[in-house]
Amino acid sequence: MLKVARAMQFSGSARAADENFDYLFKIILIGDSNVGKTCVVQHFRSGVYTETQQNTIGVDFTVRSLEIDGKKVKMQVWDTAGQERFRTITQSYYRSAHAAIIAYDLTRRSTFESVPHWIHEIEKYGAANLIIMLIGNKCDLWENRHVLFEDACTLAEKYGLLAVLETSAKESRNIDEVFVLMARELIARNSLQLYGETALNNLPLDSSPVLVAQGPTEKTHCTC
Ligand SMILES: Nc1nc2c(ncn2[C@@H]2O[C@H](COP(=O)(O)OP(=O)(O)OP(=O)(O)O)[C@@H](O)[C@H]2O)c(=O)[nH]1
Ligand SMILES: [Mg+2]
Repeated sequence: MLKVARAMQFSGSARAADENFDYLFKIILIGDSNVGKTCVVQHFRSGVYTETQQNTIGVDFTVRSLEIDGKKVKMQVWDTAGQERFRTITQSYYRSAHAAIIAYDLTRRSTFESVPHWIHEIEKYGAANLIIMLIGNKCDLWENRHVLFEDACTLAEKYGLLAVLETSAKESRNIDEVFVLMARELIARNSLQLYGETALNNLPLDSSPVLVAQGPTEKTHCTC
């Protein structure tokens, strides 16, 4: 049953809490400071938006279970600090992630222009062929938009990203969709991988699953 757990690292307490699932995926959330990463994760976990946030220090950890096609999928989300001074800490978390979500603030062009830098970080510090999704947060502020959705799609195509979604933690737009889409893609790739448990059983405990299948690269459009 525990298809991915064998290939992931746990702290002792996380292991105890995560006994009951079919899949466990670790997602790293990165992007410039103040784009809303923590608000997105908090909304995903609790459905609540909290206006005032402290800047994240280092990395925060959240877990939520999803039910997808009758399977229990645990999503471990690592919410990283966007501030430059924490970069060496956050870089150490890329290695064991199964997928990455890069967030930008669609009202601040500079945060979108940083996206290639974040992709480069993933290429440098993450596992090969990590699934990457792009989210343009704060789409409730559409009147102050400085990044066109079309520009984000062009960038996503250029770098072979899974999808682009525009989100709003404040107005509950597309938050669950981001994680469900990512979970479905990870399940699809794992189902195609290495013909089942045998190969997974042979992986060392601290390595990430090897995802050998190329998945679809459909784009999901914002409903904003
Ligand atoms: N209008 C609007 N504001 C948002 C949204 N999401 C986050 N914010 C605001 O953006 C600011 C930054 O949010 P955080 O979630 O702390 O940003 P972060 O990306 O985690 O920042 P770091 O932890 O420094 O990397 C806060 O004032 C939030 O209230 C959103 O969807 N819409
Ligand atoms: Mg944060």
